Amino acid sequence: MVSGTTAARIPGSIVPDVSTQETATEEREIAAEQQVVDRVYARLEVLRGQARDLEGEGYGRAAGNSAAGLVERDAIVHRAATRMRELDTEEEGIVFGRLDFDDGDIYHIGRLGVRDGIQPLLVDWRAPAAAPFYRATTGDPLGVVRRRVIFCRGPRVVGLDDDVLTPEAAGDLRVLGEGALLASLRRSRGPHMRDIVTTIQREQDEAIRAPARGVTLITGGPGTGKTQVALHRAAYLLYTDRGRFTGDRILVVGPSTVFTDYIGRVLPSLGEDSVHLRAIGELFDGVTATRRERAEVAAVKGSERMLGVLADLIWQTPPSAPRNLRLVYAGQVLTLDADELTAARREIRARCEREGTPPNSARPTAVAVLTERLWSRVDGAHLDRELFTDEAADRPEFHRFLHGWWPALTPAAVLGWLADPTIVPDAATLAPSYQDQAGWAVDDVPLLDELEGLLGTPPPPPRAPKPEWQLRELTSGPRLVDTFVLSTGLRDGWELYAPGVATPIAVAGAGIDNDQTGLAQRWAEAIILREGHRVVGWIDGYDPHGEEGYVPELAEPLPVAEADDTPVPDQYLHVIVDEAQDLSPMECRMIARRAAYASMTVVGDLGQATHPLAAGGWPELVARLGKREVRAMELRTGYRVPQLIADYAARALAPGIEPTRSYQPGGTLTVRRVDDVAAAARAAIDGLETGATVAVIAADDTAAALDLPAGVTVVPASMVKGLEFDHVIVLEPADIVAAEPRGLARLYVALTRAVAGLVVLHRRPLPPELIDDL
Ligand SMILES: Nc1ncnc2c1ncn2[C@@H]1O[C@H](COP(=O)(O)OP(=O)(O)OP(=O)(O)O)[C@@H](O)[C@H]1O
Repeated sequence: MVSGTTAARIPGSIVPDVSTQETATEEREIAAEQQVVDRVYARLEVLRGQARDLEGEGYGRAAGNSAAGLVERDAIVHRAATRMRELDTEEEGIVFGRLDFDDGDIYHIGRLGVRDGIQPLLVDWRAPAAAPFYRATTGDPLGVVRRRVIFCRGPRVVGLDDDVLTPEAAGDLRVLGEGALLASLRRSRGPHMRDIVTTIQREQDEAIRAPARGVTLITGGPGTGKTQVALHRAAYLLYTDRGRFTGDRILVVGPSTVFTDYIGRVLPSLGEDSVHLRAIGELFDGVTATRRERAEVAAVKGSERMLGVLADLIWQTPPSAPRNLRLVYAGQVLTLDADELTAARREIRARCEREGTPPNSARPTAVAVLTERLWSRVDGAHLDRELFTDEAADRPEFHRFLHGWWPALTPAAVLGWLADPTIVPDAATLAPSYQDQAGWAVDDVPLLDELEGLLGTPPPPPRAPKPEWQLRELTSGPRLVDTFVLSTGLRDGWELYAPGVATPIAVAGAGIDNDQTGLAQRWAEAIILREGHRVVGWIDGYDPHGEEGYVPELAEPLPVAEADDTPVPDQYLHVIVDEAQDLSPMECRMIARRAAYASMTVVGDLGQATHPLAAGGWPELVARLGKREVRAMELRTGYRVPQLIADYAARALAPGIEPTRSYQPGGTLTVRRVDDVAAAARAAIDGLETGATVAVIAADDTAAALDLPAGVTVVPASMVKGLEFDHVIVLEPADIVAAEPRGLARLYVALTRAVAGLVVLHRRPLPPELIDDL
């Protein structure tokens, strides 16, 4: 790094010993930047005032209570609220950067864009014009001669840090804005993750600004900023296509509620609050699951074999169902006993499965089968069969029976049957996990979600019906389309799909660039004409992989139904999955249902995979998510764990995975054999500086029983994924390893959580992988 004459004067930054003259220059520069910041604040005040006035005007429109006035009011108030939200970004560091170009242009970069009339005062960090702030290097300056980071405390400029990018400047830049980056990395971690908008690094910026289309895979070791990139990417996508993505159309999925709570402030601090942030255990409406099953049970519940179990379960007799049906008709007592009812149920299931009717829509079939069987009992040469059927089905006793024997089923009720040996005699591994437990486990959530689709329309209380695309077939992945679709893929370029055909009927290859939509449409029109249809226009739609495409409007509509491209209310258009390496096949299916028509960002690190059914590689995982092509990006530099700790943790890293090179300076590492680990942990905590975040990480069973001072966070090893603390104390690594089949990977995760200091305390021998010549 080359520090310019205006080196930062902020605590923790590298500050060269500057002369008096340099100090005077710096003060002048700070004063100049202060003027810019003042103008931005003043302008923001004006804009906020205008938004408030607009809101007032909106309410005024409804004064006469006319329908038109009310509609207008809502529109104006909504517009005003949107504007207010846009202006309501984090106050600290609204202006944080400046770019000086070789042609004399100067831009100030900030958390949001601010104009004064037509003149830009501040460029939003996500605008294309701001990209050089994160990408320019001495080798590739992109026209930039100086990049400046501006440090503010509230509205006051307190320091500057310059990178000079002229050819005369010596050396190449290792990182962008080194002083600012170091200052940020050295800051003590709080209970919540902070955004990194000032110090995003080049490779991170490339991942953040990757196109929305298709699947973007972002990999990297612990602390390389994957989560940060994922969140900043959500903010970037909103900025680039607000109309499309606003209103909860982006879903971010994290591994646990502790994690989503930890990262929950990043997007609001970037001025974005319209992203759905959910832990895996919260994806099914009405359930918040936090408990994770032990590996043996997780391996059963997460497996696709559960599909067969569930498909069977939904047709079982409910535990509270009456054992026989008795009806008196025309003086005759008609009965169906338990065996006959079992046979009737089998027949109902067979008929429904043939017709694709789910259990919750199967009552009419149940009535038909039962009345047929009752009729066969009637001595009825003189009776009318149709009349019998109508009358029998109308009897209160028949209604009562049906209510208990074929009730409307909820996913929760049906999943609970797994604990009932009279219903599922061979599900012995699962039964204990449904008995005496406090609520659902995270591993149950995909099963509940699957059941909702299998059971069909849920019973009252009435809910909005699930859109058809969520009730799709049991397998995720490519579907047949009902119409022609023109879509572009990363590898093969433009492709044309035809109704009912799983693979493209034509591929344009290198002949037509990805961005030549008009040309591609003319190409497709010619092929569709050969198929006997004339195209009169194009509308937006989706290809069989759920990615955006163009659907032709045909002169003569196709004999099959055209794809319904009207947006359904809860359809996500982009799904970001963090810690994706750990998704079980069933979790993938749950996410795939939500991403059926969405582009995706998949984020993870195979070295941290701990789920017993974790995919062996990224292509397998992406296929489980029902997607195909991937734009892969790798983050190579770590910003959390100091090198000293990273090297130690790498001993627990699975072979074949490259350890991360760390940029975090300093760090301390202590590994100690002790007689009493809890007492040693208490002593280690006593010695730490106040204000720092500290976590004690232990195997789940040990963590539950630990007696530590109030205020110390004890994190079970299974919950620590994605989190970080200034100081981490890992207890009894051998217990963490022994607790599960992928215990060593779990230990690797635990060892890579510390920003400043790692203490490892053990009484039992260390796992052999950790023993070295330390
Ligand atoms: N460019 C950056 N500037 C400042 N801090 C950064 C930068 N990139 C990452 N960090 C910090 O490094 C830490 C690790 O980031 P993050 O949690 O996103 O990494 P990760 O790759 O998701 O880690 P893990 O795989 O362990 O969950 C965070 O404190 C984050 O703020």
